[in-house]
Amino acid sequence: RRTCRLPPGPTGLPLLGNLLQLPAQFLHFKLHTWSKQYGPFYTFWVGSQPYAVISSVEVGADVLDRMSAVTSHRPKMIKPREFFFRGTITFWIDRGLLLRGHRRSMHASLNVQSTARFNHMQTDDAAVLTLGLLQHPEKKFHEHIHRFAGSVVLRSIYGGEAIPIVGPDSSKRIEQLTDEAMHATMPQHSVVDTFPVLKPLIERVKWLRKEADDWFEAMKGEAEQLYNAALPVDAWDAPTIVHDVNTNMEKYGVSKREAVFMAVSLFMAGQETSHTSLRVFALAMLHHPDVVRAAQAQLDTVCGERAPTFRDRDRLPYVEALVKETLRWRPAVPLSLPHTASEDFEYRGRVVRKGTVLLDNLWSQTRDPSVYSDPESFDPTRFLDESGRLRPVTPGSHLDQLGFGHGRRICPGKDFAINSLFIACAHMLWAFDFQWPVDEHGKTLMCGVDDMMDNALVITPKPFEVVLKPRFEGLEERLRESMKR
Ligand code: HEM
Repeated sequence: RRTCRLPPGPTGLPLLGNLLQLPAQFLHFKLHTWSKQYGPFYTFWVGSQPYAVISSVEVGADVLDRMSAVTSHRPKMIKPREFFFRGTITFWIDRGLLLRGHRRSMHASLNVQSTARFNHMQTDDAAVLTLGLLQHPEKKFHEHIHRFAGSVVLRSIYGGEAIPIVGPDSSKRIEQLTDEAMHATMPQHSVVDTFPVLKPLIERVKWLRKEADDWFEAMKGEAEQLYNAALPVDAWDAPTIVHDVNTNMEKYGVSKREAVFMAVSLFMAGQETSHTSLRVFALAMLHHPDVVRAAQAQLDTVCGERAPTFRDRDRLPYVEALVKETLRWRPAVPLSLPHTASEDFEYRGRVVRKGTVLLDNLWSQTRDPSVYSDPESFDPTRFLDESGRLRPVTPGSHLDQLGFGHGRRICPGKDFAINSLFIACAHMLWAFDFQWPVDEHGKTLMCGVDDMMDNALVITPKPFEVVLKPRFEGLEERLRESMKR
């Protein structure tokens, strides 16, 4: 009776459910294939745990936006929740007072108006990125964009100078720890979530908890160190996120300890996602020279031989649309982060039980044919009208930002991330022509549009090289000039 009221889905085995049908990697592809058979809202089971998969824009908006009061918890998984994150890291906290405190502090600094205070810093870092690409060809392309992605997020939270492309990187340790936690807490690496009866034993035996205990202590130490060394403002007098939360703790309802973890959560969530989106951008540019030419034509008209700035943004709708298309074409987190129903709810005549994991399949939604025509093609003009202006987005919908999830858990860093991508992409397109490298036998070394790596939640194009040809004489001087503004 319980199962028949859930939306129908693939048949599984007794006890195991659909476990053996699930691939260890690229789960979003399998779920996308099932959605073609079972529709935009279906259920599968892993043991006794139901998962409801949301595969169309309409169901996403209905279930995760409109019903977000009951669809915004995170899964009850034991290993991440109780052994690793322990109620500290934003993305694994259930909806409630603590999450409200985290999200209030984040929203205050990162809402669309407030995040504009970081535009100078982001422009400066985009110039550092472009200079680095010019001066350090010995470094791989992905090292440059990875540096940029971490540097802007780190500077907005804690202040300080741009992370150098050669030299010490104060974010390295926290990045390693994020990577470790993401891999260790995936369901396939969690024995305790497969056999929950083991939990009391793990709690009692220290060496069984060692990996998680060591991780937590290291992460706490790093987070505190970064927080305590944070500067009040950046080089353009914009208050850092830590400064803002320090001065408004009471208003946001967070303690110092919570603020320390809130701040580090931003870095953990913001770096790899932004880096991946920049990789997707470069991959798309290498496969679509026509798009590069259209963007450069607009940049040349608006900026000429000086580097782009945020003041040019209104006159660069094609570049803006190109960023939106990058986020749609290959969403960095194609299954988003899992939501969970905190109460039973009814939808389209079906009952979804409290505790059901809700998988927000952004991969399927960003190729929903009722919204995006010819979804596999990379086409920035889908976001533009006939006169080349950005199409207005229906209020309340976020069809141009689907890659950032839904409802009360929607990515709090989305406007900051879009700004970072806009200024970095505008700089690279303005400064360089993009080409594939050629090996000593004259063979072009390409990366296919589907050559991806599964990095736990984030799906990234495999590393590839790019040959960047400067488009102007004296590019270096022009960039240095732009950094003085
Ligand atoms: C292109 C870059 C980015 C993408 C594609 C992205 C995507 C996402 C997605 C899909 C989620 C899950 C939303 C949900 O559960 O419905 C999320 C959550 C989150 N993101 Fe982002 N993000 C990006 C950049 C950033 C940046 C730069 C920051 C910080 C400055 C950030 C901070 C967060 C945080 C803290 C959460 C957890 C929110 C919560 O659990 O309530 N993200 N992001």
